[in-house]
Amino acid sequence: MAASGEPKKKGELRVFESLDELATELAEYIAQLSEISVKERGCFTIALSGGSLISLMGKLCEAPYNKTVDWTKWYVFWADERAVAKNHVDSNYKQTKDGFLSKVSILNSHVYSINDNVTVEDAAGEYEFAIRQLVKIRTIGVSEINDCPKFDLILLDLGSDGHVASLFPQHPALEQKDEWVTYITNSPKPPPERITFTLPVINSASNVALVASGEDKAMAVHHAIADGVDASPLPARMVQPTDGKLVWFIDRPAASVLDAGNNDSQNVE
Ligand SMILES: O=C(O)[C@H](O)[C@@H](O)[C@H](O)[C@H](O)COP(=O)(O)O
Repeated sequence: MAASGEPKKKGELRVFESLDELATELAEYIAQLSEISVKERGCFTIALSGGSLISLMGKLCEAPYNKTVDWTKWYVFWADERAVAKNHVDSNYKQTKDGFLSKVSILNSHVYSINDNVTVEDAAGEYEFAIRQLVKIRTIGVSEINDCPKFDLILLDLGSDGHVASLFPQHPALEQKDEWVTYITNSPKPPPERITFTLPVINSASNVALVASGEDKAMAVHHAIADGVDASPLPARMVQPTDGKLVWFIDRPAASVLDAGNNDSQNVE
């Protein structure tokens, strides 16, 4: 994690002229990572978020990916979830099921949704326990640096206040270093109760993709990426994979403040 004043590893920036182009490239990127992981490890572990992300993943349900991706090797998790019933309109699981899972042939037993029948605290504990079991048998890889789970891909969607997953600016959950999965009860974005991966888990992934679309994300993109910004507590800026690769998928409106500041918005490492 870059402290204030330290150079920030920006990751690779991919800026697209249209949302359609962004969605096409995102699908290609996910499909390629899936192929590599299945070849190397025999499976692909992916953690999703809520927001506009799932609709942007729609292209994966279409040709050629619906036929070429080895869906039976996918293991699906959530980097964050709202503590509501699974059939509630606010549920990230429901959104993912309706918009993605119901359209591809991922095995039900490989879909790790969050228990909606217990308190948010217990749900977070159970989710971490389930991940620990999968790390033990190496379905999920393990970071050699800190023993954290090493997901093949964590997909995050940027909030307009700079939050990622359910890690919000100035929230104590940002400081959580001991747990892999934590919970909050006072989310500034409704609903208030949520569970979320902690930063050490996000930063231990092999690949992290951060997606930002729309003009309302432009300032957050700027604060997350631009040089000379003293915004290190901004959650998105704290996404700095230690031994993995970060790629930003940004549409032109979301890149507008970055562009205006003359930051190089083309493939910056
Ligand atoms: O459960 C959630 O609320 C999400 O995981 C959250 O992190 C979301 O991805 C961002 O808030 C962006 O959401 P929008 O794309 O809807 O702005």
